[in-house]
Amino acid sequence: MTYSILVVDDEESLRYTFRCFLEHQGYEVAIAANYEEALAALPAGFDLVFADIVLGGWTGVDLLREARLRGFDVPFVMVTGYPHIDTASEALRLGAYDYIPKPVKQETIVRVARMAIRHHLVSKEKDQYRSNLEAIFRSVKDAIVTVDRGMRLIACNAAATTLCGITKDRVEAQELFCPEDCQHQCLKLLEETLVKRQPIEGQRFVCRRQGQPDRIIAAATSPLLDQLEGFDGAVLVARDETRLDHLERRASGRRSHLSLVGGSAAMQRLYSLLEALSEVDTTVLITGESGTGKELAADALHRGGHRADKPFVAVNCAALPETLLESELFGHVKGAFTGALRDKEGRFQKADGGTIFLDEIGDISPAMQLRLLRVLQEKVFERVGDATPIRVDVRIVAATNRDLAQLVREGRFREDLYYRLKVVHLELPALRERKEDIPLLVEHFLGRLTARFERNPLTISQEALDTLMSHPWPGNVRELEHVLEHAAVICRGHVILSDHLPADLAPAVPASAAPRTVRVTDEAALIRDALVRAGGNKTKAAKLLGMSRRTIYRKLDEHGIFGDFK
Ligand SMILES: Nc1ncnc2c1ncn2[C@@H]1O[C@H](COP(=O)(O)OP(=O)(O)OP(=O)(O)O)[C@@H](O)[C@H]1O
Repeated sequence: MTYSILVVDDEESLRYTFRCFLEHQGYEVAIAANYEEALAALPAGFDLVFADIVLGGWTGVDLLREARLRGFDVPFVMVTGYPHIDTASEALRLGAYDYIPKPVKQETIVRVARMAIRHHLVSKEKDQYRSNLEAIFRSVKDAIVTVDRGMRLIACNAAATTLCGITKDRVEAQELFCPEDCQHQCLKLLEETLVKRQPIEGQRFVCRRQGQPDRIIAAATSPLLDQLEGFDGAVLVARDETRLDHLERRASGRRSHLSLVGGSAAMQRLYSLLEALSEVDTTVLITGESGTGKELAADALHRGGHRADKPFVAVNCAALPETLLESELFGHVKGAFTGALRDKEGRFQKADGGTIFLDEIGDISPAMQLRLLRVLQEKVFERVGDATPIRVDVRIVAATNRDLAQLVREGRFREDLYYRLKVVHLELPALRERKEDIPLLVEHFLGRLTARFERNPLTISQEALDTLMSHPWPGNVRELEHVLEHAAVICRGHVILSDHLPADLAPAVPASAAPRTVRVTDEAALIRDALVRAGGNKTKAAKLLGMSRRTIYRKLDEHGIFGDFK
């Protein structure tokens, strides 16, 4: 390939010398006698410019500056006499490749021309390579974050902003990579890589960032190597595998659905129903004992459907007195009552476009029942102290641990509202009815506790697990969660033992000692106890046990429990 060179000099003899030496080496040479001619020639495109520092009223540095301003990316070599050596070094600062002193020598001209052209080609190639890399960095869907040896952010791509919430200004400020609101798994991987200077291959974990849905993340880290200094930091590549995880679990009998954990048949049925109901706007009534996960189920309905990116607003209807509940739900205008100092938006308005979860619906007053009925029928309400109707698009999910049908029979709950609410009814199973889920729930909660207390992974001994398996769990999953938290606080090592469990949990009989007998005996004892507490009334006992009437009759039969029970 032939390279072309522009020689700019106001001395004809020098122009001639350059031309001879360079043409002899196979370069194409163009000549300019002054600043203006040089500027006029530049658009033809050259691989190198030799410019004299002194060019009539102008200088070679002026030419370089103007060439850069006009966007000509061509290397410059300045030619200078001794008195102008300072100007030459200024030219270097402006980006000139080199300068050669007068009188010029053939071998210097030829050597500098060859090196300047080669250097320019290599750096262009590097720029191209870098911009390709940057384009890839920007466009990949995986989050990429680099940190220096002190864990300060060096760079991140757009996907990292979305996935990890790392903003550009944090990178510019070289902040520490410390996502306070997630559970630090990424942080740990990076720290390990910085310490061991070894890559860590794909780890999967749940990422919990405040105000964000939980995500399943697959992450890997590698040391960053700098050619000059060697080890220079670490890079994290993280991928959102929530959907993949979801599909995998679905294909293999699911162990969880969004925040709900459990692989039992009852939970599989629940997951399928939740998925089917997520896509429609039907009002859903969720019942089940306290702590069975009614709020999590409502949340799953919301997050699994098209309203997921809109608000999910939960209201505990039993927590507020009637007047406050009314203004909380529907809002009020300034002066509507003493203390109403300004207008207030109600929860229904806050939930517009999303879902409102009305917990403990069985506890609301008759007046509130009537108002709610109207919202359900017409999707319209008025703020307290204002007659203007407000229309909202809100999906209503209600929950109760009370027997609403019984309340209707007793005249304490409006029948029309009951039927409006229970367009679809989801009954959450009590934990004692799905004890096979206990090991999975234990694993889930221990994982969360490990992350929360930032300690090494906790496990549980078989004996302690047996104890948990034989407990009747009147407080359901919430009780199990609290028991494990208690145990995690007391346990100093990595393994939770029976001794770490609260004293009021039933002592276990080792699983190896005829587990069937253990389970059956436990259940029979439980039923007898409930019957005694219910004064022999089977319906009441069934209620105490969280069983249906049909179930208790079947179980009485199975265990051969007869006697003076109604
Ligand atoms: N299937 C589950 N998987 C994981 N955690 C669960 C599950 N069910 C319940 N929990 C946990 O148990 C606790 C109680 O759950 P939640 O508040 O949803 O129950 P609830 O039925 O609405 O209770 P309440 O009737 O007392 O309001 C929460 O901390 C929740 O995270």
